[in-house]
Amino acid sequence: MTTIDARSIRHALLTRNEITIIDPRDEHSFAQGHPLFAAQIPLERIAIEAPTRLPRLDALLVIYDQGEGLAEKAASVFKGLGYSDVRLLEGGLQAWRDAGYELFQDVNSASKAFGELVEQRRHTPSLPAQEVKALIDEGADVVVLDARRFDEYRTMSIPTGTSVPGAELVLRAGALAPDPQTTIIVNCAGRTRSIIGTQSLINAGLPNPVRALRNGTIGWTLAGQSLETGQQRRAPAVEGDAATQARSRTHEVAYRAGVKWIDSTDLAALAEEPGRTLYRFDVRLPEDYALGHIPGFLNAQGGQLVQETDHFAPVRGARIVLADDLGARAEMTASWLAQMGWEVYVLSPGYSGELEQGQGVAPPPRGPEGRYKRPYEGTDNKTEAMQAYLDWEFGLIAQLQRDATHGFFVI
Ligand SMILES: O=S(=O)([O-])[S-]
Repeated sequence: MTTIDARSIRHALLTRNEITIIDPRDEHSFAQGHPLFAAQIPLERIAIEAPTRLPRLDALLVIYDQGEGLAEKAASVFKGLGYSDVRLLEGGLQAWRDAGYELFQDVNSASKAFGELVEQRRHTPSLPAQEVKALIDEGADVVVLDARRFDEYRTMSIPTGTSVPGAELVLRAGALAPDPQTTIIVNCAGRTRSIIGTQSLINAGLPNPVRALRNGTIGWTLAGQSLETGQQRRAPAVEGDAATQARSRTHEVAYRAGVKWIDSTDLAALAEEPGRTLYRFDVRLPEDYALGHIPGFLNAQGGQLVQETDHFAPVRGARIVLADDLGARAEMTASWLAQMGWEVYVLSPGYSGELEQGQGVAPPPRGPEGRYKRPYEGTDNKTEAMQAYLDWEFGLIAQLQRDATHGFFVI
């Protein structure tokens, strides 16, 4: 089996050449330590997930394990599927460590580290859980917007909160806080999505005061405050003038981040280009996607695409094209991906071809086997696990600096 050494992998990351680093162990093992841009695809899921996550058969795939013998097996599966440039990391994960390179814990580490960098560079304003509770209790002029997926919000949420998944915030916040005096508080489970959501509204120039709920539902729980469960409040859909106004705000932000706009002809040309991976994502909510989407575009709601970029786009250095009939969601999502070092395009609204209906070709969800138990999910987490998770997040900025392959910038 062909091999590649740790230094050459690092070189590809630094020079932005396409490379995919695959960890075929289970998610729990992956979460104990992995290179920043590694993507976890467990051995038994390769055949199911590879066609959507790794669309180019001649892309360079590097596989490693920790001596369990999984990497060789995974390489054979990829070869059997038709992937032609499959290599093993010489010496496995230990060689990465021995070279003095960083290992990151948890999952979606690159996105979470990026969120920390955004907060540090932009001084994203936040309020502690006790202060937010006091504001709610005294009936102050505040709205709480939950930037997570709707199913996460339904599981547990901040009292009075309304579900507005991340990429919908700029579009829909105005409908929930039409008075510019109203303070908007953005929450998630921990830190990343509230930082990105808060900073999205600030970057877009919303006139309201905007604050993140510091440390999300974890911070709320650690403060001894109770969460609601089973809530169904969703922000209303937005169209017409409000959508146009949102787009004028996001267009400027995306431009500043270096996003490019293309039409269908440009898109066809990009898709034809040999030797480059092209991801196409429709960033709207799953229910909007199902009603009609452009053929070839997979659904990745924008907030989650920024949050779980390693899942949706494991090929580091690939190109990404985003679609959204109203534009604002794609542009805000693209602005973040560009800052995370991706070559990202927005398909200009106005597509006039046939649309497809349904959920597209997404792989069926994974089962519970080998799953890493996230300390920010569900209602049964231990205090120490939640605090340890927050402490880990605070350390990510120093890790990014030591690793130095990220190529992130913050506008
Ligand atoms: O974005 S998050 O902190 O809820 S994982």
